[in-house]
Amino acid sequence: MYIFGAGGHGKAIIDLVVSDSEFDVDGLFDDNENGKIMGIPVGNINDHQFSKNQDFHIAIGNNQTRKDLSETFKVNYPKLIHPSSTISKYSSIGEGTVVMPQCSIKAMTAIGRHCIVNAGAIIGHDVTIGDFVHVAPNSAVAGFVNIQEGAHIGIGASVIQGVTIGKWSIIGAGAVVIRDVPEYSVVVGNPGKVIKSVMHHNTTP
Ligand SMILES: CC(=O)SCCNC(=O)CCNC(=O)[C@H](O)C(C)(C)COP(=O)(O)OP(=O)(O)OC[C@H]1O[C@@H](n2cnc3c(N)ncnc32)[C@H](O)[C@@H]1OP(=O)(O)O
Repeated sequence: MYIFGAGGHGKAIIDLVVSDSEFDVDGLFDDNENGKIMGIPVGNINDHQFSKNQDFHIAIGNNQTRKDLSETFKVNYPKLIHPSSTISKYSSIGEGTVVMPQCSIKAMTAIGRHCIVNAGAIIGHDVTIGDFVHVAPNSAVAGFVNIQEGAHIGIGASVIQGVTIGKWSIIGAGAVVIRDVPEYSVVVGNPGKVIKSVMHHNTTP
């Protein structure tokens, strides 16, 4: 498999792919890095001959960048699921999504494309998660929650049952979300409150 992104998240993905998946890393691409990362040479995306049936993973934490790359490079994006995670057989996970170690995804939950379910995240039953969402490590999402496209659920945050989180919103580290969150909002604290708006293209938390 080829990997886009040799930054922090890229390193975690290399580790997952090499240590705990059916794939090997055949190539690594990053515009901002060169040399070798974890013994793998970093190449330039523009030098690669793409074919539709090659397997890729977009290993970049920025939700908008994952969206942009997935729309530019129409290749095969298998999902990656760490074997230590517990995934209900009554759930669904979209292409290009990664489930990192020790997550739990419960029944009737649907997760979109190119999402990151990061280490230790708990996602309850009947949850809907749109494309390009990042659920950061150790966060907890209760039942019947709806997380719309491109949202970021911060590290250690909790979201109570039935809440909707609008598209491209950012939930701060450790926040407790007890009310619906409008789209493009930044929420922090317990109880979570909107402190500002975020631009669509500016989603790095
Ligand atoms: C494996 C990995 O590494 S995955 C990555 C995991 N990381 C995350 O999930 C990070 C989530 N990001 C955050 O929590 C960030 O602090 C954000 C996005 C909420 C805010 O970041 P910024 O837009 O840079 O805001 P800034 O740092 O200027 O803070 C604005 C105000 O909110 C407060 N604030 C920021 N974050 C939080 C938080 N998590 N909880 C409570 N208050 C917060 C600040 O103290 C500041 O308050 P003040 O105006 O009274 O001084």
